[in-house]
Order: sequence, then C-alpha cells, then structure tokens
Amino acid sequence: MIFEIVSSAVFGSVAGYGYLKNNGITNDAAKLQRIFRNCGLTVKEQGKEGKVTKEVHLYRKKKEDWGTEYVFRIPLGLSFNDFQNKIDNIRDGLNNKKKVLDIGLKDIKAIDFKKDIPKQIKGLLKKKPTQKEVDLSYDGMLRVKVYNKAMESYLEYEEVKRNGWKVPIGVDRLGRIVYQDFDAEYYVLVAGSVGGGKSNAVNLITSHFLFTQPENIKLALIDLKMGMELGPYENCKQVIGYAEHPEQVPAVLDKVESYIMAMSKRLKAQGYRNVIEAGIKERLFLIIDEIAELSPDEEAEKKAKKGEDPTAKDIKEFAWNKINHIARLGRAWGVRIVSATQHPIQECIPKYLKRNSDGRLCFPVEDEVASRVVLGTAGAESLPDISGRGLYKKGANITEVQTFRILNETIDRAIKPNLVRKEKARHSVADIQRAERGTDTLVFEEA
Ligand SMILES: Nc1ncnc2c1ncn2[C@@H]1O[C@H](COP(=O)(O)OP(=O)(O)OP(=O)(O)O)[C@@H](O)[C@H]1O
Repeated sequence: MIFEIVSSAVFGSVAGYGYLKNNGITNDAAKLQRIFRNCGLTVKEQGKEGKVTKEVHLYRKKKEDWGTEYVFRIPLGLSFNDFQNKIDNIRDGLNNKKKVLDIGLKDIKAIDFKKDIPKQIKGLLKKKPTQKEVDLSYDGMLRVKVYNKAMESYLEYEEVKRNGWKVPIGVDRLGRIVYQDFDAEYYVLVAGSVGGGKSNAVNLITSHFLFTQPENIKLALIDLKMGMELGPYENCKQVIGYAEHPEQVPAVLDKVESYIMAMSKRLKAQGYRNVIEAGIKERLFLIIDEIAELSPDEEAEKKAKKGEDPTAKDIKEFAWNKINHIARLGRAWGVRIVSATQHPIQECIPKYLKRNSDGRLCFPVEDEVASRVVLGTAGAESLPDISGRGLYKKGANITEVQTFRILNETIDRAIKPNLVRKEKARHSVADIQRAERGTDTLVFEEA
C-alpha cells in the first residue's frame, strides 16, 4: 500500500514536472525570452524580404551554486536601461509558476518512508513558494542572474580591523561584503525616501572610521536634521566643525576650505599632486545629513510663498557654492564627502558634488525619476520594502546590498573613547532612543 502511494506520488510528480517542462514553464531561459518579447523588448529591422523582428538571443546559460546566469545578446537599438526598466515585469514573470506549485526532485527525495506519507505529500502541495530574485547587468552582453535563494534581510555591523579607508557597507546577493573605498571613490551620495536607511549608513561610515582610524580622521559635520544623527559626535576630538542650523554651516565649510588650501599649499611646495602620492595618512570627512536643506532654490520658493526676508536664502546660496567649490578641489587634498538626502531631485544636490560622487548608495525612492537622479538608471523605485536594502553604485556597476545595521550601542562605543570637553557632552544615541520610547525624559541642550 505504502509502496503504491509513494510510487504514484513520485510518478505523478515526475509526469507533472515533465508536463510543465514541455510547456516551457520551468525553463527560465525560454520564459525570459517570452517576457522580453511581451514587454516589447524587440526591434524591427528592414530585411531583404521586408521588416523582421529582432529579439534577444540566448548566448549562454550557466548553473551556479546560487542559481543560474543567462547571458543574452541584445539587438542593436536597445539599451541595458530598456531591460533594467522592466525589472518588475521580469521578476514577476519568472515567479509566475511559483504561485502554482513549488515541488522539486529534492523535495520528493526527502520523503521519509517511515512516517505518514500522505501527510508529507499534502504538506508538499501546500509548500509556500520561494520567490526567485533577479539581477541584471551589462558588459556588452546582458547578464540575467536568477537566484534560488533570497538575499539576507538583516545583518549587523561588527567592528572590523583597520582596512585603509574602506568601509563595509553591506553584503550582496552572494554574501560578499561590499566596500566603499574612500581612497578610490572619494565622495558618496546617500539617497532615499523616508526611513530607508540613510542615517544608519551615515552613522555606519562615521563610527567605522572612529573605530579604525581615530588618529587619522578629521570630521566636519553638518546635520540639518537638528543634530539628531551627528549631534552625538559633536564633542569628539576629531571634529573640526559642527553645524545643525543653516546659519552655522558657512563657518564649517570655511574650515574645510582652509584645510584644502593649507594642504594643497604644503604638498604642492613638496612637489606632490595629492595626499595619496605624498603618503599623508590623514583624511578630512565632510559629512552632510540632509543636504537638501541647503538648497537655495527650495528656500527661495518657500520664502517667496511666505513673503519672508531672503537672508536665509543668501546663507544657503553661499553654502551651496562653497560645497561645489570643496567638491571640485577637495579630492586631491584629502577631503572625503558623505552627503545624504531624502529629496533626490536635481535642484537638491549641488552640481559638482553630484558629478564627483563616484559612490552612490540609493535606498528605495518614490519613482523612476528619483532613481535616475541618483543612479543614472531606474531600479531603486522597485527595491523590496526591507529596511537597509539599497542599490550601491560604484563606477558603472550597480549592486543590490543589504546594508549593515549599526546599533546605537555600537555608535556610542565608537564615540566614547574620542570624547573631549566632557562638561558639554551630549546625550548618547541610546539616551535619545530611550527618551523617544518614553522610558526617560531628556532635556536637549541649546545649540
Ligand atoms: N541596514 C539596516 N538594517 C536593518 N534595519 C535598518 C537598517 N537601516 C535602517 N534600518 C531601520 O530603519 C529605520 C530607519 O532608518 P534610518 O533612520 O537610517 O532611515 P532614513 O532613511 O535616514 O530616514 P529619514 O529620512 O526619515 O531620516 C531605523 O530606525 C532602523 O530601524
């Protein structure tokens, strides 16, 4: 009896699998080609016998531990962006069959003959489908990676040993650590809608270097979210300037500018063209959280609406120009910039800062336009709703990353040994959190 049930289950599954396969349902290569066709990713060309439709051509398919990579040649006239824009259609299309059945030979082999077999088969039929994840890249060929397993959705930052000016941002699909190397990509722009993980990323970078480069880092901090994120670092010995209101910003930027002038004068006199060539270990990090708060256009608009005095606009215009100036000149002389914004629109990011930010970390954004402003391509608008999940762009490569979560206790641990002027010491991040949760009262200092 048992044998009959098992054998009919096995043969039934194999026959079903064969049926699905014959119908092209389990064949992702054929499915991808069908999805591309149905999404209009074809071109019409004039042939000898009239117009012909050119489609993607499967060049290679390779099974890997993590899934399968399909390499396609794309027809002339289509771009990588045309495919990237259809990432949702591709992902949903590939997962289509999963909503029907998700039983593989592995599951059938795992049946335990000594236990209740009909129950096990019932369980298999009810098995929740795992969603396949997809990743596109282009290097002359379109590479579509279809992953068997979902990405990690939560990882904590752990103190790591000194590794130059590299900071571990997070982990990619294959579990590899993704680094931002500030001696290769000097500036990083962090963007995304509310709650995506920008402040966490800014804290991750700042705290990481307090752990690993306490003697070599200098900090110029501008936190226009009323000091909520960078305030706790204000009294660290590495801080050369701190601002949490627009009117305090010019003084901080002046200090950064003076640093550039002094460093360039000194090194040029010695015949060097940059700090790396001169073997200088020190780096000055200008960290700006909510750079859009300095946008003179925004301010001008708001003021005009309210009919207010334009002095604030003047300050912002001044700061905007200074940031552009620093972004143009600072790279060679040891300045590194981390800027974060919730408003990824052209007017909210200084032109030269954006142009020179060769690292871009983009958390979910509202629409494709915002994604294009940050990454130059669509994609960030369709990131899954997972805290800390973003797209990291370095040069032309874009990688999906699960950024490391840095806990408030870890931030406090980075700050504590570096605090000076203890009488003015700020509340720790953990204190602020406790007060927000209502378990403590907190009196904020007047800045
Ligand atoms: N890498 C991460 N892993 C897990 N959770 C995270 C991660 N980054 C952020 N979070 C969670 O998301 C919340 C919001 O993060 P964060 O404050 O960094 O977002 P934000 O983009 O700066 O938002 P806002 O623009 O409102 O300041 C955090 O309180 C935390 O709970």
